[in-house]
Amino acid sequence: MAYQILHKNSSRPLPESSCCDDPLKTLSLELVRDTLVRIEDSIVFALIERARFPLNSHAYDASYLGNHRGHGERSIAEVFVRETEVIEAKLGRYQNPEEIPFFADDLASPFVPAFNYTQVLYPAAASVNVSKDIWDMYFKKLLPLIASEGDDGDYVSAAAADLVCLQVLSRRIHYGRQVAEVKFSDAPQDYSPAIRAKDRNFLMKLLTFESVEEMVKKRVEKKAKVFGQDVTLNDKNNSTDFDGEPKCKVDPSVVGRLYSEWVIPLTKVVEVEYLLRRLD
Ligand SMILES: C=C(O[C@@H]1C=C(C(=O)O)C=C[C@H]1O)C(=O)O
Repeated sequence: MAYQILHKNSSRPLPESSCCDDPLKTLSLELVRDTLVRIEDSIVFALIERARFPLNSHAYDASYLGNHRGHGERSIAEVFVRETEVIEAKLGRYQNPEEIPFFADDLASPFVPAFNYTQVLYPAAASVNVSKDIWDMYFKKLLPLIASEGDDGDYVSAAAADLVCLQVLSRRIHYGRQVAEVKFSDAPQDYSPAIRAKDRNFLMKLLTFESVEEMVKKRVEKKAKVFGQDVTLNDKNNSTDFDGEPKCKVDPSVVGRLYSEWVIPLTKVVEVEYLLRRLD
């Protein structure tokens, strides 16, 4: 698995997993941004799916199941994520350098043949990991905003929907590593002095594009409005809220807030932490 230096200005689209050894398939800032735009769709659909279920707070209560196989008390949601990661690890999910588990401690080696993913990340920086922050943000801040109060007893479906949200949020936020790699290889002369000086604030300034962030926030709100509508053949039957706006399955302003308060800031933390290790 060769570490591949990235080249800008590639005109060929890259699959989300840059998984080929074709040297023409390389990353550029435009391509990594295209990937982030596509992941927005998955995030909005995942949130819409989770919003179908009420909060179902028993799924998040660590005492509800009692002691789990001698591991102490774990919630249904945590057991669901851990057990899924165990099987997905065995089947090779974490061979893909874009995938990071929430509970790496429990995982066995894959028993599938190794796939030769191209390593686009700088090895010493690839281990940047904010999974704990994503986990806390999702359960403590986001979930109460997207799920209505209530309990329909379907805890496993809610936990399954949570897992999809968590995995796609993690993929998006940790994609900050690929973004940072491209920014660094486009302008090492700009980034290297700040990396050597360990100047987090200056690195944050260098990698920030406020106009791009504004577009991202507006676009995800719009996606939540468009994807979250009921589609009927007769427009007159479409349900609307008090302002006459089409009713949405997940509140678009919550999706905008998710991005502005958590997704973009955490992506930028990943970028800074990656850059700080980029010359190790
Ligand atoms: C991801 C990037 O880096 C920063 C983070 C952004 C984001 O998380 O959407 C957007 C712009 C930048 O301020 C980027 O430049 O595209």
